[in-house]
Amino acid sequence: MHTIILAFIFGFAILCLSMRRRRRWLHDIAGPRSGSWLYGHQLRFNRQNDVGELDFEWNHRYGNIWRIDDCFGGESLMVADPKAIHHILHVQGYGYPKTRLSRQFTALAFGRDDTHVQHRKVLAPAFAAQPIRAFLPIFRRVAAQLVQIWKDQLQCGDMSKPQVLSVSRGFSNATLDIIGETVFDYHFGSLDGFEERNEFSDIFHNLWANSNLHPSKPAILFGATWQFIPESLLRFVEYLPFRQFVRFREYLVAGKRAGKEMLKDMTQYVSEGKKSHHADILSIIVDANNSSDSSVRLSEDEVLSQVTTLLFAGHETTATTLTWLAYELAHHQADQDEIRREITGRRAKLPLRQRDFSVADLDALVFTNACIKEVLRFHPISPWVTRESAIHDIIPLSKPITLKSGKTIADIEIGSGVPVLISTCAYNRLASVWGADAHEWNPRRFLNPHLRDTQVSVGLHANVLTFSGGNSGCIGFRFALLEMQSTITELIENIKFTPPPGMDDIEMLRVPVGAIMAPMVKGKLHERTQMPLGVEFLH
Ligand code: HEM
Repeated sequence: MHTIILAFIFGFAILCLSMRRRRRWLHDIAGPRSGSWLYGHQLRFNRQNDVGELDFEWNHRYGNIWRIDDCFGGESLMVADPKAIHHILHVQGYGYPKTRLSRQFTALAFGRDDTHVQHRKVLAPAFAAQPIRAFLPIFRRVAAQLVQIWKDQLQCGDMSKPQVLSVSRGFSNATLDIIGETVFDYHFGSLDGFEERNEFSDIFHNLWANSNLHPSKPAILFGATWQFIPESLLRFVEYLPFRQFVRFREYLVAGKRAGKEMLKDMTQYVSEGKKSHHADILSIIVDANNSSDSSVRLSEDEVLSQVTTLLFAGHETTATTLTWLAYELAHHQADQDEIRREITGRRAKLPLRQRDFSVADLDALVFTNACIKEVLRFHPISPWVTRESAIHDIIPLSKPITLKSGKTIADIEIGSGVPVLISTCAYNRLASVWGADAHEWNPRRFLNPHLRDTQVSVGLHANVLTFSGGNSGCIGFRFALLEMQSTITELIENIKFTPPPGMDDIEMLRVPVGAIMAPMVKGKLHERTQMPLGVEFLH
């Protein structure tokens, strides 16, 4: 018993000393004070109801870089400054690895720092432009199925006017079916059984929201101690009875079970010395893995972890972005009409023997693509990028800041071990980068050929930060873009979105649930993810 108490006191002392050491670097940087040694800003931050409500306020008050309080008296650096973001993600890269907490689930596939390069190398061929193009027919087919399902649902009512549907569930099922088929040729059938229960869509439905909405105080404190727990022990965390781990465990078990079935067929094929005959991502990974040096080859369990991470990273992110796109188009009818005109014009130009849009056709839809860029900028599904300095470094700034001591500096010196929270939501709304109307929906900003002239390069697409950047940026961004182009064109050709009729006082929130944000109705958070919109058929 004495040993346990001594170990606890010793551990606690190390935690306090370590927090103190990190604080040294940030003590003179301006930022809000929480007044709580135990929770810092973490309670408020994790329980905010609308993404940006804190970041926008702090960014406005303290400039593009500021300090916030963490649990146990620790501090984090929050960054929205473009030059600093470029430096952290692109120049230093692994000098600022993901924190253990943020690697909670992607680490399953992308390993600890030392194995990330190897995992990424095996995955990269599957996410090059060419293999992604091959998925276009799948994207188009699933989008058409979604249109048909919504049509069937609305046929029970008056088809001559918009009727209310929660579009988020439809997008979620569609992207789940797409990810199943493209990642490992697995048919989840979530759209087939739209009205019925389906094991996979049930597991994924509200996975983030049920597990991470308004985390409990013990869960927040526990998360703050992860940086001090050895990696070897952290892998047992998923067995703990916290609600976030219970739900994620269910998903891991189901995802790996499905992946195992597919992998069995594939490895048998490959063991016969053949290249796999499928074009799905898992087959490409298996081929790439087999042709890599045996010393760096991934184990079967590591390959299966890739599958579960891809299901997880590539499903709700795209679904939620499409959900917000439908929302914005419902509230900006002129933009929706312009997209429709653009699609109709393009279709009229298709050669007789070409039955559907090609990738080039979709890329040529300039205004539609501007709307996709704008939704990524305006509603970043992953509002923060979490890192921790592993080096002693000088971070350059686009704009000098004034320290609490009154001194003005053009760069910040930090030591290793400082948590760095890159505020994607604040960067994506900087007036200095996007113009004076940065807090408004305006896809036309992306039609301005001079928009990029003075921008520092940070993001993977259109310089928005929503896919992050650098060596850990979203590997699936090309996949997500083509999937969104395919889906939105199919929908807007056939459907008109409007604000939900009879629900004038409804207010939508972007509620943070762990690493992503979910659309929920103000006052109805208990109903979890939803997006009620008016939907009307055009033909
Ligand atoms: C709109 C849709 C999407 C958004 C906004 C998005 C955003 C992100 C972000 C912010 C990261 C974290 C990067 C970091 O920590 O620096 C990430 C990582 C990742 N994403 Fe995406 N993503 C999307 C769609 C997809 C799709 C469709 C796939 C796969 C089919 C995918 C696969 C991944 C993977 C595997 C990682 C981990 C990369 C690594 O650790 O190296 N994502 N994504």
